[in-house]
Amino acid sequence: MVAVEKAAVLGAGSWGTALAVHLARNGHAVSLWARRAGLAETIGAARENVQYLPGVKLPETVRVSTRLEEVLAGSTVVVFAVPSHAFRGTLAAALALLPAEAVVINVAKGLEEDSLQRMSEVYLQESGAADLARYVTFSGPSHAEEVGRNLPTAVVASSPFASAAEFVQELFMSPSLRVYTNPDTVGVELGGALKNIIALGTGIADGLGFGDNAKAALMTRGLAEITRLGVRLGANPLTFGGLAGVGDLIVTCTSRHSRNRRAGIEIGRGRTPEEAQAAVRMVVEGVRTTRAAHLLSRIHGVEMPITDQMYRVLFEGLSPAEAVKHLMGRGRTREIEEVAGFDVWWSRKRS
Ligand SMILES: NC(=O)C1=CN([C@@H]2O[C@H](COP(=O)(O)OP(=O)(O)OC[C@H]3O[C@@H](n4cnc5c(N)ncnc54)[C@H](OP(=O)(O)O)[C@@H]3O)[C@@H](O)[C@H]2O)C=CC1
Ligand SMILES: O=C(CO)COP(=O)(O)O
Repeated sequence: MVAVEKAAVLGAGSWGTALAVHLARNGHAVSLWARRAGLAETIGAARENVQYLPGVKLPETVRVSTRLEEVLAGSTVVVFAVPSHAFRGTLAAALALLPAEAVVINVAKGLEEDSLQRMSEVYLQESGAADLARYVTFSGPSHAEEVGRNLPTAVVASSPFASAAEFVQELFMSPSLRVYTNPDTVGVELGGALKNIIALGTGIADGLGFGDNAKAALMTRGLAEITRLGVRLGANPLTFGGLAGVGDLIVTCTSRHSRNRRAGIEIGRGRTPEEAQAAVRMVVEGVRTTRAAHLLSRIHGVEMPITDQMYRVLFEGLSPAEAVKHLMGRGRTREIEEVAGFDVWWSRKRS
């Protein structure tokens, strides 16, 4: 195990709390930052985050505070566990207090709505760092509710710098959490962000009373459009067949824990997107990411039919039933447009 003097976790929501508990179980001294005094106090008193992660006790080695300078002092590892729309602001507040040698780990899965940037791009812009040598993306199929209960989970630590990825792999590795490394940060970030759009869609399908066939179709065709955009933005297509791609897509589209899927179910049942988000009471990352991905697809000329319909449902008032009609009524197409030489292959078969 890596000898870590002190790990800071910024964001005391469900994922931040689960990761703080996990790091403490791994033997590290952890400081958990909550932005609200009320939340910090109740977690500290109950030794449990009843609002965001009920039923998981915090080890004594986890300290909870609202004081950023206290949480960050002496930290060698800083885990950012706030929603993606809060990453830039939280990073900006933390930068002056970050110990020079600290490794920054980001677990947020989203795209910034205005800049359309991935979280590593936000980090580079905001910090002025020349590269990602001290920045690692932590992603993959990992619901906080299960990690908090030590249920077997496999994730990815991604950095273009092997030493940074391997450091984080070692830091989190445990008998119940298996960590793989992956150098394709673009693919890992996009897989984690874009699967939330599809999970909103499978939730809608559930809310409409559709069956498993619809869910499988959305997940498979969703992966196709995620991969299309990902490759256009420089990702390795193989990453989307891994934990941060199809792995996270499966868990988010099918799990009862998924906030995105749960919001989709509410929309499918007739609630507005605003009502659905309020009902979930935790961050539904896929909503902002749908807007960003929709714009990216337009800018880069990448066809993303499911994302298009999700955009219209979330932001233009289209009914889920109409969106289904549009998707099912699209013109005929081939499954794998990208396969070169399709026609040659067919004519060989026919002759
Ligand atoms: N939950 C999970 O299982 C997983 C989540 N993730 C990702 O982790 C990130 C965090 O998600 P999760 O923990 O689920 O979210 P939650 O909704 O459970 O918690 C969000 C936390 O972030 C805080 N927060 C919200 N807005 C701001 C802000 N503007 N500035 C500072 N803090 C803020 C909230 O504080 P307050 O309570 O005061 O509102 C709360 O503590 C997301 O990107 C998500 O996709 C990744 C893997 C698994
Ligand atoms: O990313 C996640 C699990 O890997 C969490 O997804 P939700 O935000 O939909 O709960």
